[in-house]
Amino acid sequence: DIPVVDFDPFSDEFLTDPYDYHRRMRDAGPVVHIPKYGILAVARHAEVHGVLNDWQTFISSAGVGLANFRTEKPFRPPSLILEADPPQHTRSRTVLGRILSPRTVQQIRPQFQAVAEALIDRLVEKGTIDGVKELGEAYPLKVFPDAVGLTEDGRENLLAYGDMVFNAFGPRNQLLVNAAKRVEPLTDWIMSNCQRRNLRPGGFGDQIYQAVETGELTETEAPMLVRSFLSAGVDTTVNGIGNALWCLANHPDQWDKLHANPALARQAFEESLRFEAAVQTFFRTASRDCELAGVPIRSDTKVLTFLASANRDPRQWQDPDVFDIERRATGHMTFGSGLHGCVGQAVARLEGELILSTLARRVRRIEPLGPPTRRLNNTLRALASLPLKLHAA
Ligand code: HEM
Ligand SMILES: CC(C)Cc1ccc(C(=O)O)cc1
Repeated sequence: DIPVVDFDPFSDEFLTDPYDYHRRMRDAGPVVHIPKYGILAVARHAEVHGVLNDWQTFISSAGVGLANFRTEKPFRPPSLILEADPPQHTRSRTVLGRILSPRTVQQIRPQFQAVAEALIDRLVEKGTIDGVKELGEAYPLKVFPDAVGLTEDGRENLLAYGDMVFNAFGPRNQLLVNAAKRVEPLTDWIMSNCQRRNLRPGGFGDQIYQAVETGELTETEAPMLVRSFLSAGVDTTVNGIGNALWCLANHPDQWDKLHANPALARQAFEESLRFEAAVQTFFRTASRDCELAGVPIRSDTKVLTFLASANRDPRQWQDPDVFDIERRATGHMTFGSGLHGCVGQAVARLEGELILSTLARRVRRIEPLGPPTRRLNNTLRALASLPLKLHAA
């Protein structure tokens, strides 16, 4: 019957260095049982892809975390897109998909580029920096809330809020308890910044309210979807960029390739998303008794998908544990896949590409100045600090 794995995927030990645990799960079988939480898990690319692309069997409306919304109160009112199935999901997705479209990305590119150049010019001048605080966090915290239409003050609240949102997909362990305590005094700030009167006319947030005028959304749905932007749009790219810097600092030969050809920036960002996935896991819930890879699954079972493990599955990738910016990394699971695949991925890719291409042109070498410190999170792979020396080109 189903192979059992006896470790805790939300323990500090696992979160600090997950890769050998991933390999053990992949080798144990296509579906494994984690008795610690009474869940099933998939760690191979084929099954992760399969679960995420069968949204009728493996649903999102019971929550995409460990908590089953059918049997327990959600941590916060459920998202109308992430924690929804069709038809509710379809309306939300149509509106957000239009706002975050490739055409929109072309419109915001010059502004995102200008911010990247001004920021990196200052950091090259400075020389010694913290790649997380001064680049990985600073850049998304400037460009994305600007695009959404948020006021300048209090934006650092989005980091604490994101940390809580991503911890809340895991169990109520110490990581979630601490994050929830930090966020308690910020919830009013978050919700008031989802109101139309506090959003710049024409920004991404205001565009959600414009969909109320066209009858696609109701008055009450609009602020909830702005909340989705604030939840998903910052802490994800913060770690996408932070992890990319870490990969390139640790692989100077790959940095040299990028410095010699900044046009590789987009591909280098994609490979870092595969190799060091900012979003490591999340759940689905079986909507009925079903089977996956020949394994029987009872209705209401929580299935944990290990995106970061699928990204290093030797059944899918050649030399998966090699960081190679010339690899075509399409097919990685870091943006998910299928119906709920990341609706913000074009914006995320733009941010990553602009940071890496601007660095590639202005910096000859990124030198690690000592070990990074990790920010443990139930869902995110995140650094708390990354001391670097930027050597000007
Ligand atoms: C490196 C950056 C990012 C990563 C790794 C990432 C990852 C993901 C993943 C894995 C999903 C699928 C969740 C699921 O299937 O349950 C997702 C969905 C989503 N992402 Fe992203 N994301 C990133 C950036 C963004 C940005 C910048 C936004 C902008 C608002 C965003 C907004 C969303 C939303 C609203 C969803 C829900 C889509 C749906 O359920 O249909 N994400 N993201
Ligand atoms: C990786 C995903 C789980 C990121 C994410 C978080 C939150 C929302 C929301 O709608 O609140 C949407 C997407």
